[in-house]
Amino acid sequence: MQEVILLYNPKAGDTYFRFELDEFIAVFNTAGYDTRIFRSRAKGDMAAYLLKADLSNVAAVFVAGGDGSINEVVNGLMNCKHKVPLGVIPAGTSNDFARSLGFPSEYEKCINLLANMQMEDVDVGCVNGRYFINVCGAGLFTNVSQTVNIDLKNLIGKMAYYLKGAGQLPSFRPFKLRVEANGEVYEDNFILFLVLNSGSAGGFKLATDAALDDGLYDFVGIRQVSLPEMTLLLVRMLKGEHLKDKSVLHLQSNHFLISSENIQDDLRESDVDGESGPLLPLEIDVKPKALSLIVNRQNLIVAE
Ligand SMILES: Nc1ncnc2c1ncn2[C@@H]1O[C@H](COP(=O)(O)OP(=O)(O)OP(=O)(O)O)[C@@H](O)[C@H]1O
Repeated sequence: MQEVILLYNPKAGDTYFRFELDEFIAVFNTAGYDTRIFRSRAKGDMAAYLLKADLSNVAAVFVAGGDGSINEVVNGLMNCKHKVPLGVIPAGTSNDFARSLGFPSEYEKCINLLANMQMEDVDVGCVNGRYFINVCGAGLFTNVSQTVNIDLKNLIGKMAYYLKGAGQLPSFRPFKLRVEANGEVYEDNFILFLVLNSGSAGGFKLATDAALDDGLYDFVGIRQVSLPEMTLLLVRMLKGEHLKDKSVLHLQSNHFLISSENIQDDLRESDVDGESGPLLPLEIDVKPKALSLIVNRQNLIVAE
């Protein structure tokens, strides 16, 4: 019998996924697989487990957690010699990436859809040598998920992110950014930027025409704007029309060089899939279709 591996982060989201382990084993057993389970004890455990595990008889690896856990497992899998497909169960707080795949948040439905084992090859980003699957960015609000207290997040969920984000506003200063992509150089004052695969971050669909398998990532940068301009931008964002706004720089490329001379020290560290990432300057490459992902084909956003 082939095996599947289930890695779960017991501290992710509301921590309730642990009550679904029996359901997962039963569904995959019916589908013809034995399940190997790994419970992480600390950050880094899941990637370390994958690097040591025998994956020769493994049909797929599943991770139950949020974007940070997915990032860890993507890095583990990208560094393994066996190419094994990945499935994600949205058991985190924000679940930006899992939601972009169209899986339902009810665990039972999600597990049953995953057991269909429908697969697509998707792009993976690499920033200064570290892989990311959904988003890399810096500036206002971008490091909120990594700096929030884990117990507060477990207790009040996404509200903890909003509170932390509001706390950044008083001391925030816009910064000059230099972006090189597609042979062009762009320089201006920004408040934040994100480089996206699925197009979604923080619960917003920011890059409306992004696809997971087009070999391109979307750069979305928000320029320094006045408060009234910001209000207009938020309205356009809710309507999905913000990419045409003059306060937004939108680029698509497979390679970006991003630097800033005057970004404040506490924002110089990038955020990578909700975790702390490398310091600016950043060199971002897209590895086209480098990972096989288990998808819900009806809801998947892929290139035409
Ligand atoms: N057993 C553990 N105890 C504490 N932290 C862990 C454990 N296992 C993994 N981690 C780390 O917990 C952090 C947060 O996990 P994760 O991002 O999966 O959940 P989340 O923050 O609730 O969800 P989201 O990122 O979608 O908002 C990650 O850095 C992950 O590596």
